[in-house]
Amino acid sequence: MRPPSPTPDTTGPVDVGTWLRTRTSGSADWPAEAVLDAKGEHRVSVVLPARNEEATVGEIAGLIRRDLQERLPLVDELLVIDSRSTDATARVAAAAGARVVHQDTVLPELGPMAGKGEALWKALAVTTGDLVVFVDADLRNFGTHFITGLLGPLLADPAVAYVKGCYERPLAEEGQVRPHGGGRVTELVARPLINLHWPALAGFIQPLAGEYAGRRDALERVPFVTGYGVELGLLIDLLHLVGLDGMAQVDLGVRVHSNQPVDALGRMACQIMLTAWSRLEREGRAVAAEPPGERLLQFVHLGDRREIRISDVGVRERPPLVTVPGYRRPSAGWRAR
Ligand SMILES: O=c1ccn([C@@H]2O[C@H](COP(=O)(O)OP(=O)(O)O[C@H]3O[C@H](CO)[C@@H](O)[C@H](O)[C@H]3O)[C@@H](O)[C@H]2O)c(=O)[nH]1
Ligand SMILES: O=C(O)[C@H](O)COP(=O)(O)O
Repeated sequence: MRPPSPTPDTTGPVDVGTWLRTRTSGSADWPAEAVLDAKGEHRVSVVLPARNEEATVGEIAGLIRRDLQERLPLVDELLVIDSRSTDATARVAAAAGARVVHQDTVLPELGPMAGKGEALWKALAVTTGDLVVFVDADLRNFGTHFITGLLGPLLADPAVAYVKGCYERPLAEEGQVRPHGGGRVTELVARPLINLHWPALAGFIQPLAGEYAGRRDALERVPFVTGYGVELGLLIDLLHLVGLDGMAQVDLGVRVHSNQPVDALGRMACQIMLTAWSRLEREGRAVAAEPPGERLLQFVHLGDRREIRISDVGVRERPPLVTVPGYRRPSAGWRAR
């Protein structure tokens, strides 16, 4: 996709319009063979975080293995990080050719934490690529253009350190699929927060996208929020580390995933708001008279009954991996100079 046309007047404190024009591309701009030609000495790791994704993880891992490992030697390492699955995720992923690592077995001396961000941080610790691609394991329409599209800008321009996917998002509700309307937390929570507090990031069409790629050199230098705040935390912290021009986005077409019920999205929204709050405090832009709460009381409909549910929505954080004594940085021998 090209930037929206006409490009809106985004001048203001930050010229998002220029960034949109110069740092947005589409997966069709990055054909697999051209991406392979540009790969050179780089080493590519693909990570699929998975908690109970037996229905989809096998097909995604199998396609990567067949098209980007056996047919084209683009992906050097394919890891499924098992995030405490209770179904057959690990077995299905291994059968499809992925290496499977359980998140709690990595750096066990630090003690376990829960959530998606924890899974990603542990995956970064056990992979070896200098370029790391993350893709959600619940995608129902995965294609290998997700991987090649995300790698394209990193391989084309050494100034780019982080690439985020964007796409159209259908929404499946009560058996009906609408072509747009997905990304409810994105539109109601994440993008408003970003626009209010980090307007430089307002050009990211899908700031919560689970599909992104980065240079290890950058990813290992930022903290990871353990739960669903991980994507917002990475975007803000990488903005400080590499600047807006060090970030890009690629249109990957359409993305279909399993839409969670709205009560689950409410819990996700709390984690994202707490992540935003933690960054505002760290940046010295907000001071809490008392820390925000970490409990969410919800009214959940069960048939004709309404039940109260209280959830812990607190977020924790892992430090930048480079600061962790047990982290063994992959050898620099294979790295592109
Ligand atoms: O504790 C967990 C929870 C989820 N996942 C995996 O993470 C991916 C995304 O999780 P999901 O629950 O499907 O999140 P979404 O509802 O899709 O949430 C969107 O918004 C989140 C908040 O930013 C992002 O983390 C997601 O990638 C993004 O798709 C899936 O492969 C999950 O199996 C884990 O590995 N561990
Ligand atoms: O990114 C989001 O906003 C959440 O994953 C919710 O997405 P959905 O509305 O498409 O289920």
